[in-house]
Amino acid sequence: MAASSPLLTSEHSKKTKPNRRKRTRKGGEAEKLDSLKWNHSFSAEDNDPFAFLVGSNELDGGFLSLEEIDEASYNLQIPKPEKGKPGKKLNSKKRKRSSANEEDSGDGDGDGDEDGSGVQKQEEKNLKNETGKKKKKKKKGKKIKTVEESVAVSNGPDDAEEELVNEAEISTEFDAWNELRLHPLLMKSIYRLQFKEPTPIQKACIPAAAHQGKDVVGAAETGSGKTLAFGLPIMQRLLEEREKAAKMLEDKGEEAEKYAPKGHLRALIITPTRELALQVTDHLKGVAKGINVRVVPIVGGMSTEKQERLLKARPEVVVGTPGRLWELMSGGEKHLVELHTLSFFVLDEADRMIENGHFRELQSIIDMLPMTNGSNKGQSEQTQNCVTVSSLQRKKRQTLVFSATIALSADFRKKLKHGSLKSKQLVNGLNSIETLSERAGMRANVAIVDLTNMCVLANKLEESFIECKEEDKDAYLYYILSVHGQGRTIVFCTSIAALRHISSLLKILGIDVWTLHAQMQQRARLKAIDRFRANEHGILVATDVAARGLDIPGVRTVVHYQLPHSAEVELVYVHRSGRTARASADGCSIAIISPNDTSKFVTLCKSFSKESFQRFPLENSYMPEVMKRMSLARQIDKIMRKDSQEKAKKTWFERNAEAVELVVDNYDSEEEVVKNRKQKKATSMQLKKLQQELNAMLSRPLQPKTFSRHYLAGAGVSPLLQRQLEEIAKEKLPDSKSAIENKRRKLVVIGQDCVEPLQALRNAGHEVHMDGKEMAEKRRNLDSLRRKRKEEKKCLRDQRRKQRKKMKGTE
Ligand SMILES: Nc1ncnc2c1ncn2[C@@H]1O[C@H](COP(=O)(O)OP(=O)(O)OP(=O)(O)O)[C@@H](O)[C@H]1O
Repeated sequence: MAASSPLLTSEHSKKTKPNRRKRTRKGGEAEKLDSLKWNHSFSAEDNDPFAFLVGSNELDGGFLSLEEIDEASYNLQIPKPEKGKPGKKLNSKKRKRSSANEEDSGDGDGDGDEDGSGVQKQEEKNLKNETGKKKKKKKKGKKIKTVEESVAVSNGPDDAEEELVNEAEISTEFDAWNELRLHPLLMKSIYRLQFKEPTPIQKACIPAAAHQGKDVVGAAETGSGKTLAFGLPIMQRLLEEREKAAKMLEDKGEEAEKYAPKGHLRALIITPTRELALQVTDHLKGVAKGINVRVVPIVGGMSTEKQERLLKARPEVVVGTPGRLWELMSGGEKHLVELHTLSFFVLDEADRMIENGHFRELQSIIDMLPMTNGSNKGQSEQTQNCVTVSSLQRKKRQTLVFSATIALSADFRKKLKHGSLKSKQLVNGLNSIETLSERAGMRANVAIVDLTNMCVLANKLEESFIECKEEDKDAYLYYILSVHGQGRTIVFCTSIAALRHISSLLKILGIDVWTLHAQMQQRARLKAIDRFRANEHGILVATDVAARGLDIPGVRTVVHYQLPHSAEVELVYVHRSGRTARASADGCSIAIISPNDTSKFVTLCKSFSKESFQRFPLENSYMPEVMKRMSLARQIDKIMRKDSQEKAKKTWFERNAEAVELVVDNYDSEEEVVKNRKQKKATSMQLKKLQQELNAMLSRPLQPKTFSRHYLAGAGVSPLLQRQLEEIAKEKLPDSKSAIENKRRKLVVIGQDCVEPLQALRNAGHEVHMDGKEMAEKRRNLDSLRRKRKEEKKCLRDQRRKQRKKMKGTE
């Protein structure tokens, strides 16, 4: 579902060049974290048998980065391991440890380069940790100073002072997490991510999944932190099991390393889209940093060989899309088919998985899962790999099902509560969340955490709409983006054709947009997201492939250029709108509604508890200029489209002949050739003229034609000018006694460079709402008007027919 950090970062390149300053910072932060309250009962160094794994190298344990999957496309190089160069200073005990790791992290068949590198770096890290510990002991008396210094280093000299945090403050700031009893290493990650308190869904799910070992069906609004609601229990259980196993084996007097988990697949997380899988991976890696849990994405559109290589490192957690996962599983990929040690099966955006029945592969994957009722006990015990810590510690597999929009039937809830579900029921197809969960082996007494009863949309989301004619949608979209183009914006289209149409127009109008749809190559899809993420005021025009889960901080506005298809209008609308106002931030959604959309919009109005949407405040004086520009852009687009269509029409032979300068016989008459040439020339002249005209318009800021009574608009209005204009306006407006009237008369100044849509909505002194009834009324009127026109036309046609007949008769 989510990740706060970019999908693709330059992290990889940093990794290849270790940087001293960064290391110093890490050391300082570690000290600060060790001193926190939650660490009193635990010292990673003293008690954790896996402490030697903490802070492992970049290519091992949770650090296999996304870039490595497709590093070639980003000109990145995976650092190759220096084989045969073990750390010189390793003592015999450490060597033993590292050889155990080597066994864990791959089969060493030469293909698993990453594994080798991981072991090598692991050894070096162990040594560093060891020396680090000694140094720390020496520095004991200076602890607080070191904390402050480290924070200063980590944030740069400029804001160092502001960032100085004292110990007591830190520990109380994160107190809200205490009741969840998470492992201290996880708390360190949470501190690093600066998540001050758990979100409600995390608060509700973590105890059930992490401590009670329950299956969970979790539903909560978009952007509410569901990824960690299932991610933290996974990490918690893995850490707990490791510790218990090590302790148990120590008691028996055996070496913990010998029994350390052999890198089995422990958690399989399935998401409906590739981007989401990569994002969830990234998010979990953020938490897994420092705890040596490897998280790997397995998604379509990327090299299968590379993914197989990643799996050779035997990651504990795999996040994938059903298609590629099944491709590898059905091909017998060892790590993915040995599922006897699987402790977590997670379905993220579960309701999406069952849509349109296009997740046949999911069904096959689910059928591969061992039964949870113990019927496969014998089989798993025979497996040699099971005779490890994991078999000793193994609990039953937990199934976690999450989404913002899970609609559970009352009957299903009852069945879940009373435990009357049968695993692997013979149901044809996975056509409901119920059958999906049953089939996945969801056990009795599942914890249902449904926080969507109150409101399925984010609390701080402001919803609005613009009503216009179908043919004016482009112009209103351009208006929003040019007058209020502040912050990141995602424009949603239902069809790829519409996406192409508007992105082409916007580009002609000089607005940079990135596009994202399912027909794009995966590499291009990721690049689009990456660039959108990198641009503070970026615009992404996307189909619903981006509707679910995409977590890009700073998305301020979501525009519904087309509403989703009728059958799923509410569901998709919720997910689309959920790309903004995430994690307690605010944001706004704008639906552009034409008469064709009215019935869908009425459905939306009826469905959500908010009875009405706010009408987006438009400054109509901008519209003449907007329309002019749009008209020019359309003409240019039409010419360019025609041209490219003509080019595409050329036969393969013609194109290739042209490339090698071969003269092709032309059967057109000379006259036709001349005419074509003339036409081409005229078209190109026309195109040039249109472009010049448009460029001249675009070279000056969009100007309103007149000043409105309610809005003053202009380019780049400064706060000072805004105040002055407001003063003038106040003088002009007569005093009014009623507060409502005053509010209505409030003058809003729209500056082209300074008002983002949410602000414009809030500034709009008067809220004009259109509720369902009003819309329905309008639709009825429109329908009757259409009917009338149709009848009139029919009458006219009949009349003409009669007349013609008459005429014929008289002839
Ligand atoms: N406890 C927390 N405190 C603050 N921020 C958090 C916390 N937990 C998660 N986040 C952040 O909140 C954002 C949204 O989280 P996430 O993507 O998991 O939401 P979601 O509920 O899965 O959304 P969606 O339903 O759209 O997929 C992420 O950027 C994540 O880093």
